[in-house]
Amino acid sequence: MVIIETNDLNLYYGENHALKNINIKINEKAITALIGPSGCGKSTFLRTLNRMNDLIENVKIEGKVYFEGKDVYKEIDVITLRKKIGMVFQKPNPFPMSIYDNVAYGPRIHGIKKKEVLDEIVESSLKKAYLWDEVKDRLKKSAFSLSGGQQQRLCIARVLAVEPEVILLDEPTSALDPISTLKIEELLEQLKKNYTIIIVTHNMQQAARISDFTGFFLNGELVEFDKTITIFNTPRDKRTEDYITGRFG
Ligand SMILES: Nc1ncnc2c1ncn2[C@@H]1O[C@H](COP(=O)(O)OP(=O)(O)OP(=O)(O)O)[C@@H](O)[C@H]1O
Repeated sequence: MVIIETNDLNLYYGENHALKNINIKINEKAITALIGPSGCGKSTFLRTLNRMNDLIENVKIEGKVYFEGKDVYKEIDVITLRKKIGMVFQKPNPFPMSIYDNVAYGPRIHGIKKKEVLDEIVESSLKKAYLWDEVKDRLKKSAFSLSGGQQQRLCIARVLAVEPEVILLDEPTSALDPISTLKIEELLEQLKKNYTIIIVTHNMQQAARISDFTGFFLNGELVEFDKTITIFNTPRDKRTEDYITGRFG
C-alpha cells in the first residue's frame, strides 16, 4: 500500500529550482533508497516529506505531498507530522543528556510523565534499535560516552520512542565504520517489518543490499523509480545506467 505520494512537487531555494516535478509513490513497510550525485536534491526531497524545509528561509514549494492520503502542508499539523515521520541525520546528533533521557525526550514532550511508562518505552525502543544489551547497565551515562555507531542507533531509538510510521534517514552511515554500518543495515532490515523506511545514500552497494525500491535523482529530477532489482539490473533510462555503472557521479 502507498503511504506517501507526491504530485508535481517543485521546490525552489530563491532562484534555484532544486526539485522538478517529482511524482513518486512510496510503499509502506519497505525500504526505499534515494540515490544520485551530490547536489541533485535527495536531501531536499527527504525534507519535504516531514516539512523540515519549512525551517529554511526563502523556500517555495509547489505541488502536493500526501501522507496517508492527507496533504501534509494543509491537513496535518506539523508536530503530528514529525511524530509520524521521524528523521535520522548523517552525523549522529544525540542530545547532551543521558542515554535514558535521549530516548525519553520525545515521549515526555508528548505528555508522558509516569516513570514506569517511560522506563518501558526506553527499554523497548532501545531493544528495537538493537542497542539495549550494550547500554542497559549505563542508561544514566551521557549519550556522548557511546561510540559513533551506538550514537546513531540511539538516534534511531529516539525516533522509535514516539511511535512513528515512517523513518527518514539522510546518509545515516556515511560517518560510520563498516561494522557499525552493517549493524545499522541489519537494524533497518528488521525495522521495515513495522515501519516505512526512506534512506538517502551515496553508497550504491548499500542501496542494492538493503532497499526494495530505488529512486535515482539527477539535477532535481526523479529520473527513474522502480524496484531496486530493476534499477540495478535493467534500468530504463540511459542516465540511470550510466550512474549505477559508475560512468559519472
Ligand atoms: N538550505 C539550503 N539553502 C539553499 N540552497 C540549498 C539548501 N540546501 C540545499 N540547497 C541546494 O539545493 C540543491 C540540492 O541540494 P541537496 O542537499 O538536496 O542535494 P543532495 O542530493 O542531497 O546532495 P548531497 O548528496 O551532496 O547531500 C543544491 O543545489 C543545493 O545547493
